[in-house]
Amino acid sequence: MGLLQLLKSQLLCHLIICYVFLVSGLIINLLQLCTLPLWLLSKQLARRVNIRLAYCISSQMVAALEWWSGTECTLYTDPESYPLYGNENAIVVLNHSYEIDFLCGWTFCERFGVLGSSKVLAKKDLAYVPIIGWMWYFLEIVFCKRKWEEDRRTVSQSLQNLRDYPEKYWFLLYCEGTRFTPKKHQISMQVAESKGLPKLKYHLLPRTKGFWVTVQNLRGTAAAVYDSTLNFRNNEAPTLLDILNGKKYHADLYVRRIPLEMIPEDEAECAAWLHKLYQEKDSFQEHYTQTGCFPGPVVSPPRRPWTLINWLFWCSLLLYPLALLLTQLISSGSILPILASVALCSAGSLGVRWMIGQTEINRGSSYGNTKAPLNSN
Ligand SMILES: CC/C=C\C/C=C\C/C=C\C/C=C\C/C=C\C/C=C\CCC(=O)SCCNC(=O)CCNC(=O)[C@H](O)C(C)(C)COP(=O)(O)OP(=O)(O)OC[C@H]1O[C@@H](n2cnc3c(N)ncnc32)[C@H](O)[C@@H]1OP(=O)(O)O
Ligand SMILES: CCCCCCCCCCCCCCCC(=O)OC[C@@H](O)COP(=O)(O)O
Repeated sequence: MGLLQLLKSQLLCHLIICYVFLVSGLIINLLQLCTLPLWLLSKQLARRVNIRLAYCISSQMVAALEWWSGTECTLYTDPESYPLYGNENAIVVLNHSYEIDFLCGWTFCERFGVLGSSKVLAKKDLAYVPIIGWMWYFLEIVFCKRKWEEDRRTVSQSLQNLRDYPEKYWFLLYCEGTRFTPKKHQISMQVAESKGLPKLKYHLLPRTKGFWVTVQNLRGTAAAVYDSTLNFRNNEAPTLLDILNGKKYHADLYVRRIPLEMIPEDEAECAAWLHKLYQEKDSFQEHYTQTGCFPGPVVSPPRRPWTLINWLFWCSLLLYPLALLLTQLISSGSILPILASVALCSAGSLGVRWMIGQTEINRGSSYGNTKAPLNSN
């Protein structure tokens, strides 16, 4: 292990990174709260301000992936579609097997200039995660309870609100609805069998309602669906803690641009179209497993300096007062403030550890562990 690698694996480094993320995140959440009156005066200006504030948070995590861990991201896509990425609204359909798939998604958003504005259909529980969840509230992220009877109306309404969004965005949909586990896979293949659908080897059976409602509500606003399939080289499954430890990985993303007009309007036809898409995605994964690459040419977008610049800015802003405070505290020699600071640091560290836990598959939800009743409609 090299010296730099050893340094990156030190707890002290992780504590510093988490301190900067936590304090800057809370400051930004507070600034977002201050934009509330602006929403009444100029909604579009408030949205633009919040996009930039959100960038300051999410780009720190992207910086950790790109600059701290040095993870490389390769894009396999058609060179004719490439110039459109970042210059149009799109619905992204991504496989959901990795703990950091959302972070790789964010990295591609960053490289195409849509990180601050990008959206996702997220489970409601994530809205309560401090910093990220609170930031999402101001970004008009669409939340669902994964209960169609309740989501039908609220998801449609939230999607309608995005029709006049002032900046280009990608709307991410994990149609599988939950992360891949062997148990969830087994159950969902029983559902596939009972519906007469072919079995999938690498994906859960997609939930079609969210996709249909998204396509219907964003028709005329989103130009295309980006069918995206992610894999890591050498069969690796990195975690957020691996990234904090500075381990380097290589992500491969295969993207096909499908114009929105090609997607059927009728709900049943749209569902059948999505099932077929997942069968194709499964064959791409099989190709990757057999050959170690996706079909098609490689057009890799370069990493940009902005995530690093933002991170260094927050580090320089927040580390100096911390160092000053610690020096004063130690030189004062009084036990009570020292104990209070240790307690505060421990609470902060536990808080961040809990947030990291939200990304861990073995702490994931039980959604998909049982067969939901089959709908007839
Ligand atoms: C150029 C580069 C391109 C790309 C770059 C890549 C990406 C970057 C893009 C953007 C990034 C932006 C942000 C990312 C940041 C962070 C994201 C982080 C996390 C958030 C992710 C989540 O929270 S995922 C969980 C929430 N999302 C979803 O669930 C979406 C999918 N779900 C649906 O669509 C659902 O339909 C629903 C949620 C709308 C409703 O849920 P409900 O459970 O009520 O579902 P259904 O009504 O669909 O369920 C009943 C149907 O399902 C069948 N069934 C029953 N049991 C099962 C089972 N075990 N498995 C599968 N199917 C089952 C049942 O038979 C019913 O079928 P019907 O045919 O009758 O519908
Ligand atoms: C600079 C880095 C500092 C590190 C700070 C850590 C911050 C943690 C941010 C938490 C972001 C949470 C995003 C979770 C995304 C996710 O993958 O959610 C899972 C859902 O799709 C499905 O859930 P499930 O049904 O449980 O599989």
